[in-house]
Amino acid sequence: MDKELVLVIDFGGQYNQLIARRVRECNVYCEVIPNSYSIDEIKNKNPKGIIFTGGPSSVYEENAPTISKEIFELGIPVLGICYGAQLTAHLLGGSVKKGDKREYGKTKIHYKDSMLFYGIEKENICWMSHTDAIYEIPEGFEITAYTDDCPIAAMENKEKNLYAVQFHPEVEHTNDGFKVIENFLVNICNLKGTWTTKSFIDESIEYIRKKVGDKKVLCALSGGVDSSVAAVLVHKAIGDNLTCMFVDHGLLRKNEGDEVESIFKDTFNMNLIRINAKDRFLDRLKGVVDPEQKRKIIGEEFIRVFEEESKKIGKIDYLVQGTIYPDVIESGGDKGTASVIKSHHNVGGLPEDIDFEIIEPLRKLFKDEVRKVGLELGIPKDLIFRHPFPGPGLGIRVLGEVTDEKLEILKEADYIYRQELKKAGLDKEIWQAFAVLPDVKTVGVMGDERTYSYLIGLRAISSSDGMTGDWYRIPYDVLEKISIRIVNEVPNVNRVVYDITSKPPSTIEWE
Ligand SMILES: Nc1ncnc2c1ncn2[C@@H]1O[C@H](COP(=O)(O)OP(=O)(O)OP(=O)(O)O)[C@@H](O)[C@H]1O
Ligand SMILES: O=c1[nH]c(=O)c2[nH+]cn([C@@H]3O[C@H](COP(=O)(O)O)[C@@H](O)[C@H]3O)c2[nH]1
Ligand SMILES: NC(=O)CC[C@H](N)C(=O)O
Ligand SMILES: [Mg+2]
Repeated sequence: MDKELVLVIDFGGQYNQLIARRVRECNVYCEVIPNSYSIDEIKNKNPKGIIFTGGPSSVYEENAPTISKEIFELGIPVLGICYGAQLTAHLLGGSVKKGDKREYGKTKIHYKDSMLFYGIEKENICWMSHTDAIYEIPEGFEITAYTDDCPIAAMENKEKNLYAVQFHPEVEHTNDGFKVIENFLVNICNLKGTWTTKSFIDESIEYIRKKVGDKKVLCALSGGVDSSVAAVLVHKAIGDNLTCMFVDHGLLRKNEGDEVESIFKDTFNMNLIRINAKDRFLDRLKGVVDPEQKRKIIGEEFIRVFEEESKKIGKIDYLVQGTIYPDVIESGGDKGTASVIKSHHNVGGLPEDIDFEIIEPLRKLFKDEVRKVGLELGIPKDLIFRHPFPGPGLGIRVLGEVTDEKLEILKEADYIYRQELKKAGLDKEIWQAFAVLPDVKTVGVMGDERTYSYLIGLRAISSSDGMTGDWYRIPYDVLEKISIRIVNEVPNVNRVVYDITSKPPSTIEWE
């Protein structure tokens, strides 16, 4: 099938994922790939358009990320953004130097006639973030936009379909920025935008049927959004050849094991096996304090449980996981070039020797896209809009060594916290909320007596995809109620703190 694909080539920019999202919002499928891909690898993917991202380097420095000049000769339209624009100029014989003035933030811009700026006000506002600038354009190009401090804010070679913008069309602060991207896709790449939730579902079902045939498949089911959507999708494709396995590793929230089991049995008509494996997980975590090591142990133990338990139900060839795009990106990306933020248990935390071939139908989707697929598949809203819960569970929310005692404390505190958010009607507005138990004790006074007990950290995040996020402003009176209840009701806790850092620079989970 001649699928419409756009490749976003990563030069290390902060907004790369945003570019990908904007393209997908135009119903065009796109993937972010590292700049280390060879021209042949790129050609093999048969993209209909290419976008170069921004990046922190300067093109004239030694070892600055680059790409072969051949990319401009493939006959595929290219849009360079910021660093990507400068790289286009640099590679094709223009010049790039450090600018006299850096431009940062909202900037007035003047657009000239161009297919890229079709239907957009000429006098406009864009968002800039650069120190370097294009000083001379390459042969065959013309200047198509300027600002007070940047005479070459956009350039193009119409004949060769090469376009470059110094500003960032992908961020909301650029008025009509999304329109610039749409113009590139529609007017320049001639794309129709046929990638929809429905087409994704149809293609996935076809792919899974073809791949699996009549072999047996196991689905790692957590009861969370991603694996539930993955399970329903695979079930649609292969029916009862699918068995779902839910592992209770003892690191679940209060009552969660029973809840997942009953929701799943009541809602779906699928085979479900629950495995209680608390002891083996806690045994392996004994004495382990390093977060990455904890993640890897949990990731491996999951697989070992699946291997052992699946033998009891016959020969299983495939394992379905609800891995999504951010899991892959944060674990270092598909080619391992991005930096490893943390090893998600289901990606970077996987052992190397696995008895199954892994199928991950949602591997390229962002969370909000997964939710749309879930709704289209008819999964109840309550499940689709559940807060995400990481596979390693409380194992990475009890900071440092995981013990039974600490797990019990955290479960109670987390339960109270989420209960109060629900009562205040905030749970649906917040993207994800949870408590953590740092490995710290502090001094307090209760009933006139000194205490030396644990503290609880509270986290609440607003986000759309978990890639970035801001801390949610919970009203003080709600926080107060939560704090009083936790300290009064949870033994061995004498202090509650609220996490007021966004992502970045923090991550959502503390480990
Ligand atoms: N307790 C579990 N039992 C079986 N599989 C699990 C368990 N926890 C996680 N997994 C597997 O790991 C994958 C990744 O977990 P993750 O928490 O990111 O997704 P999810 O639980 O499906 O959705 P959500 O992000 O909404 O919690 C899951 O999709 C699932 O395949
Ligand atoms: O299944 C998962 N396995 C993991 O190992 C894992 N680590 C983080 N998360 C979840 O991913 C989102 C982003 O989290 P971070 O900002 O902490 O990386 C948040 O929603 C986190 O809860 C995980 N999910
Ligand atoms: N945001 C960017 O892509 C910056 C590109 C380049 N490093 C500059 O400062 O101009
Ligand atoms: Mg989960």
